[in-house]
Formats: sequence, structure tokens, C-alpha cells
Amino acid sequence: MAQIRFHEITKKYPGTSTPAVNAVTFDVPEGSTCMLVGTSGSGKTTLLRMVNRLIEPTSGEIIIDGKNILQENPIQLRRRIGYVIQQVGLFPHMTIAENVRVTAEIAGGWSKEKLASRVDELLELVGLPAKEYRQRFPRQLSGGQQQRVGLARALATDPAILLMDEPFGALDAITRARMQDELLRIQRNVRKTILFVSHDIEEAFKLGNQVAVMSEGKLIQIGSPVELLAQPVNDFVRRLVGGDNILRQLQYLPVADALDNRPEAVSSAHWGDVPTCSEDETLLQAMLQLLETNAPALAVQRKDTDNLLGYVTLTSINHAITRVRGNQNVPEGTHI
Ligand SMILES: Nc1ncnc2c1ncn2[C@@H]1O[C@H](COP(=O)(O)OP(=O)(O)OP(=O)(O)O)[C@@H](O)[C@H]1O
Repeated sequence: MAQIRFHEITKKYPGTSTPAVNAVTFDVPEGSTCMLVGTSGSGKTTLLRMVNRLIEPTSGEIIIDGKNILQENPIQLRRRIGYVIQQVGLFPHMTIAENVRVTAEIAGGWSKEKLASRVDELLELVGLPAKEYRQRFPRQLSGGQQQRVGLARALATDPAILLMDEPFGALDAITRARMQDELLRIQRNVRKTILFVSHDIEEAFKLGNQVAVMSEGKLIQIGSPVELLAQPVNDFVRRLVGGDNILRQLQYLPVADALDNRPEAVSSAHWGDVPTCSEDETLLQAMLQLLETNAPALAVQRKDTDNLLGYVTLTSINHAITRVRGNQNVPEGTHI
């Protein structure tokens, strides 16, 4: 595993007047997934490709596990970094197994036997049973299956870091959702540090521990999905993350945001009788439970101890959403 640290990283392409990436500083903690979102041309791909030095920064530092990668040999660096893009680019005349194997072969350091079993293991990991798919050719696979091979190939050298640039962008919505679920499953097993460019805010919220919002080369805000929804730094972020979207707020905000200690809807005699829910449930889950049970309130319990934290009611949920929607703190001079 590895941590990625960007420090004042800047890229100015020759002949352009403004930097594509402008003094960006943030950390991607080890084993976590950071989603890069933002408008078209905001510098996401440029930032991503500086990590494996397909693009050389103009200034600043990228530190991986304490080392400035700009002082490393780029070829060796890329062995430690998997790279998945939308155009999978499989070799058409090679079988699936050969396509996966070739990356590890180029990287070197693997015996033939180890490689063969590694390929099978990787195909299984990405949901392609090796027996069935090993000998097929890329043209005999669907787009989603080809994308799985792309992911297996990126994982072939067991890199600590995965860079993913819109990997599921060309897939239909159902296949995309399935691939996202697969990635979450794989990530639970392999725990890579992932930097992932996406245009799809649902995808960013679903996959990201952190979401980094970029605009015009600058990092505007970075935080967990809930932080971005609840405390967007400006209108641009609020619009981008769908801060106006009540359903999304209900889906992501935790019940802890809507606690009411003594709701009027529950007389004190009945406080012990109301249904319970856990503090890590979302406002949407709580709301559905309230509607289904017709209860005046839910008692919110601490996840580990079952201790009572407070109550939620439809009114307190409504207040929480209203509070979030009114929470616009636009810093002076923020240009978007
Ligand atoms: N090789 C290049 N030479 C000059 N300018 C470039 C080059 N590559 C990218 N740019 C410019 O740098 C800026 C950032 O591009 P980049 O591809 O990183 O943005 P992005 O956020 O990934 O965009 P998109 O979401 O559309 O893929 C854009 O203004 C783009 O035109």
C-alpha cells in the first residue's frame, strides 16, 4: 500500500497562458479511493497522469511513501502503479491470458509458473472464470468484460497504486453499476490506493472515500461525499455534487445529522417504545422506516454499544435538509 501526496503540483503546457493544474496540494491516504471530479478541462487527467509521469510536472512535488517520484526512474515507477483507461486497448491477436500476462512479463521478476497462476487468479478476481475466458480473444468479449481484463492487467504486477481515468465511461448504466460494485468488492480484498477520474457524481460518491473537486486547474474542495454535500465551500461545488438534490442528501447524510433529543411527537411515556435505528443509517433509510412503521420517531442507537443517541422524526429530518440547503458559505473571491 502507499500514500500519495501532492504538494503545490503545477503543470503548464508549452504555449498555453494558464496552467492546466495549478498549485494543487492534497493527500490520498494509503488504501483509500480518491475520486477526481470537475468540469471538462479542469485538469483531472493531467493531474492523474503526472503520478505515473506520462506527463511531467512543471513544478511541485508528488511524494509516494515519502519519496519524491520526480527523482525516480519512470519505468520503475510505473511498475508500482496500475493504469486503467476507458479505451482498454487490448492486443487483438493475443488471448485474454496473454493480454494480462504481458504487463507482468514486461515488468519482469515473475517466473513462468508464477505468472500462469497469477493470471488465473487475476481473471477470477475480476469476475472472469479463468477456465472459460483464458483462451478467448478480446473480440469475443463484451465491452464490460474487456474492461475487466483491463483491470486484471493493471493489477498484474500487484501495484500499490491504481490510476483509473473514466474506466467505466463507455459502458451502459447497468454494466457500469456492476463494474462499480466489482471494484468495491475487489478493493475490499486488495486495498490499493486509488485515484479515479470520473464525470459521474453518483459514481464518485459510491466509490470514493474522498472526492476532490477541480475547476480551472485548481483544487476547489476535497472531502468525503457527506462533507461535500453538507458543507460545500461554494455554489459551484454545491451544484456539482447535487446539493440541491434532496434525494441525494437523504441518501448520503447520516441520521446523526437530524437528531432531536426530545421530539414533541413522542410523549415522554413512550420514549422507550419507539422503533430503533443505528447511527450509521442514512436519512433516507430512517425516513422509509418512519413511513413504513407509522411511528412518530425512531430512537437512534450508537453502532457499537446500542446506547441511545437521540431521536429522529420526519420534522427533524426536514430541518436537517433545510439546514444543509441553507448552508452556503461562498468564500470571497472564489472564481469558478
Ligand atoms: N498536451 C496538451 N497541450 C496543451 N494543452 C493541453 C494538453 N493536454 C491538455 N491540455 C489542456 O489542459 C487543460 C486540462 O486538460 P485535462 O485533460 O487534464 O482536463 P480534464 O479535467 O481531464 O478534462 P476532461 O474531463 O474533458 O477529460 C485543458 O484546458 C486542456 O485543453
